[in-house]
Amino acid sequence: MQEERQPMGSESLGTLLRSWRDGTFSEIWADWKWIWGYTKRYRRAVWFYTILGVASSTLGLVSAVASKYSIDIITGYDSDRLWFVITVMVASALVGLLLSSVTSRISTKISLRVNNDIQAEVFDRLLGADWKSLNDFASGDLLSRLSTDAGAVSSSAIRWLPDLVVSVYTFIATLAVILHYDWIMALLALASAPFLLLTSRRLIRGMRTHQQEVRQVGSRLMSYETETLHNLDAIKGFGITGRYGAGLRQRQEEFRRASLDYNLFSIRTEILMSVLGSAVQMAAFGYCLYLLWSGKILYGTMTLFLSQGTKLSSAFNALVRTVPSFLSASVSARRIRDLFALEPEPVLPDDGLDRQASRGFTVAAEGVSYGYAPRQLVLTRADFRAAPGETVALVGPSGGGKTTTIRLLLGLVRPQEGRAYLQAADGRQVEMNAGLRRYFSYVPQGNTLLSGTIADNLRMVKPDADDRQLREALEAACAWDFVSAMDGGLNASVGEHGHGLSEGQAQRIAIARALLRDAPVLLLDEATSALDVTTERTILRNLAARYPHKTCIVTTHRPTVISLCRRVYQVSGGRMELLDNDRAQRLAMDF
Ligand SMILES: Nc1ncnc2c1ncn2[C@@H]1O[C@H](COP(=O)(O)OP(=O)(O)OP(=O)(O)O)[C@@H](O)[C@H]1O
Repeated sequence: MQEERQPMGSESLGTLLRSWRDGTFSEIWADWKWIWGYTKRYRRAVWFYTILGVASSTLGLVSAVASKYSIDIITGYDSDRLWFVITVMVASALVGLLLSSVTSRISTKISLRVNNDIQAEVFDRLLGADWKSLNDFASGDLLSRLSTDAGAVSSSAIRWLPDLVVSVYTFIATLAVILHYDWIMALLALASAPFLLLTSRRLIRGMRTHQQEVRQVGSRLMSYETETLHNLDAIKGFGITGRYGAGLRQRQEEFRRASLDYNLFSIRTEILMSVLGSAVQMAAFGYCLYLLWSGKILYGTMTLFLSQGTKLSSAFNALVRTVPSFLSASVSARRIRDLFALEPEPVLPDDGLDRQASRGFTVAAEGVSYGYAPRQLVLTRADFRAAPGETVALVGPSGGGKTTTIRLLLGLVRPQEGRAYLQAADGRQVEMNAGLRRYFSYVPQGNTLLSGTIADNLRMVKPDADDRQLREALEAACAWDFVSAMDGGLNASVGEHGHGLSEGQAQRIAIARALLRDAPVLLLDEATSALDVTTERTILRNLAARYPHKTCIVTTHRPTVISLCRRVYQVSGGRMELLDNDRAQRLAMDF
């Protein structure tokens, strides 16, 4: 069968388009579509910025033409129009200066605003993102995207299009001025264009690959620094700071190598452009001398050609230079889009549930199965129930699935089978979701205090709490004695992660914070693990006596806690088992 032949011209155009439409370019296209959509709200400012740029470029041209006339006037001894021409020259230069200063000020203002907006929006997305998808990112990587990538997008998003428009305009206007005086000269100025068109695809792809590599290695470096600083005590404790110093240097070396590779690629590209530009300029200069020698142009026109030739090549360079910033913005946009694409936590409607809050809530799971990885279930068809006024324990070996159960009850992760729900006193049931967390007070494992005063840490969950309420919560958590003895009392400062407090003191403040929130459900995940037995018992008794209607769920390895609980669930080997009284007592004795 004979293939249908396309006309020659459209076939080569088709091949060209196909070769441009490979993965790289469709990615760049998608990234820029996103940037374009994102910056819609700043469009008016961008146009204003563009108009200022075009005006300042026009004034530059006016000044150049005026200087041509002034030279022609002087060399021709025609002094009548000299003052007019000089006035135009000086005025256009001054107004041009003013415009470029205003443009710089405006662009800085807009790009700062865009940067803040992107950072704030990404930050909000991170806070509202689904727990599991957020867990795929290292904190250093997130920080790098928040700072470096947001900065690259914000500066390019605002400047790139105006810069492109101004460069294209300057290029065309300058070319038009030259064309007005001599078309061969204009043609010479364009001599490098076909070569650039042919090489552009390779250059663009190379540049994008290098930029992606530099960003990824930069992110890895930042993740390493963040994690090391986060775990400094452990690293020092093992006496392995030297190894971590070496680790940093190794990652720095990777970053240095990636950056230098990119730099080499840029230098090669620059050399290529400069050689090309110089060849074109020399040809133009030679042709200019020929025109002057043959008496076809005057000195003024020659000055105009030379100055505009330089301007043309710098406009052309500016045009070429928009490519790396265009690509850099697209690489950063992709990394930010990854964060925008994070699945948000679902919030389900729970009309009128607030009216039931004073009567407490039952927390329940029925036939729940869950695993972090496919075919590796941590829980299989688990049942669980904790009613208002009950303290229920989750026990089991380390890695058994206690914290995972808490995550399911908080709606941080969702069951792959079965359901976890909150049941109000009127019998209404609402599946666990982010919206229900207002009914929970949660004390997670580990130190969760933030830098600031003790009062700041407590008011984090109830900003309008007065000092009396803070004191009551601290008393219930057996923390008031040591807080009142601290210099500054409630206003004593603590560092990041409760630096300046003992582990047990930090735990007691975290419990006080949960109590201050006064939510119907209290979740304590190993929240008393660092306390002595007497203090632990006192706190649990305080809870039962002062908050008799709360639903309280604790995960623990301690017998002290088990003996105070209404029910005990053992989570182990993927199963959740409700222990009868005897087994619970035996378990408490076995510890
Ligand atoms: N973020 C996570 N991603 C993947 N797997 C996880 C994650 N968190 C926990 N797991 C896995 O789930 C299982 C249960 O962990 P979980 O933290 O629920 O145990 P636990 O009973 O609370 O342990 P511990 O008493 O040591 O706190 C473990 O095998 C663990 O490896």
